[in-house]
Amino acid sequence: MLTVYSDDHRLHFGQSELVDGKLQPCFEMPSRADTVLARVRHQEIGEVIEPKDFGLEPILRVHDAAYVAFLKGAWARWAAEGHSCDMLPSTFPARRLRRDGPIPTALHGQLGHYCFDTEAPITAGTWQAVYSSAQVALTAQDHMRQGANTAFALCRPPGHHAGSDFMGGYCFFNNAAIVTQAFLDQGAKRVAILDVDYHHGNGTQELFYERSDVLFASIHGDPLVEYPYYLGHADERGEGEGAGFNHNYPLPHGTGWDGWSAALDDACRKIAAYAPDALVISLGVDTYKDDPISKFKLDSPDYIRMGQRIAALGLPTLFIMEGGYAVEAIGVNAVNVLQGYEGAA
Ligand SMILES: NCCCCCC(=O)NO
Ligand SMILES: [Zn+2]
Repeated sequence: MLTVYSDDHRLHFGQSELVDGKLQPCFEMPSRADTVLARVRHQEIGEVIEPKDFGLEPILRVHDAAYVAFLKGAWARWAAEGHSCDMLPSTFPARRLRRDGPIPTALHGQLGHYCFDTEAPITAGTWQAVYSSAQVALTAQDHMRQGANTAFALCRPPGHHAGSDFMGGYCFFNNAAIVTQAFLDQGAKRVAILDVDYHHGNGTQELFYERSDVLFASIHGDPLVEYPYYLGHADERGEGEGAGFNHNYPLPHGTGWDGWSAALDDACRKIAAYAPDALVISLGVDTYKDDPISKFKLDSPDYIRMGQRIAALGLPTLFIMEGGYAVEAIGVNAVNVLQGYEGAA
């Protein structure tokens, strides 16, 4: 299996994450990608290549142009105001404020407009890192356009919380959505996205919620008790054209393989019935029992089983790296999925 990776991810390393009222170093750190890359190489799963540059067009097929322009220019404006620390929002358009009113001209006003939480710090190198993360995903997708049946996009920063015009949850560009749209633009009639990250892929859901050419299935911590809290319930089934093409599997804290795999089996049945031309996996491994910010109980051998179950669908499958913060185990767990998929584990 080909892996696509860019060293540009190092350009993004937030220094400040607000956790329980205190600023601390970010869980979403460069060593995450380094550890996965080291495991990919150690297990010799296949060639590792750098991304090609497909430009902004495929990104703009998913993300709002004003949002992209804001992201691209944000740091220069922040630095021009004399700041050197991470750029973090503090005011958001909550209920009954004008969410679709005039976008503020002030930097802080725009930052709050384009964020849904304080968990997407913008730093000097963030633009380049998120741009390259999307190119990593697009290069893996292009490898499949050329005939490969699978590929691994070692994306960092992750993307599944990012919507058309908002960032949050460590995410800026929705890499899984960008490659899904690329498959469709290249002639695919239907694409399924299976999000196995511990957290609901609210951004991905939002992007395809009213469409029937993308089926979205997400297995995640119940939003009643888990981030992102405000989307991810089982009754969110899609709207309009998209009704019936969105499947959420919220699960309780403490869920282990038995409960988790029952949801996976049901999601796979729905994906099989949908008969997509391609399957995109939002591969977060923060479902791991020792993950510092999550509360499921999967163990490393379970990720092999996960890959095997996904392989049983017999679909062209593109793996996109999302979350996972137990850095000592992220490499084994992510590559276990890939090796389980390939039958090599
Ligand atoms: N308290 C913020 C939690 C952000 C979750 C990031 C993630 O792993 N999403 O999949
Ligand atoms: Zn996650």
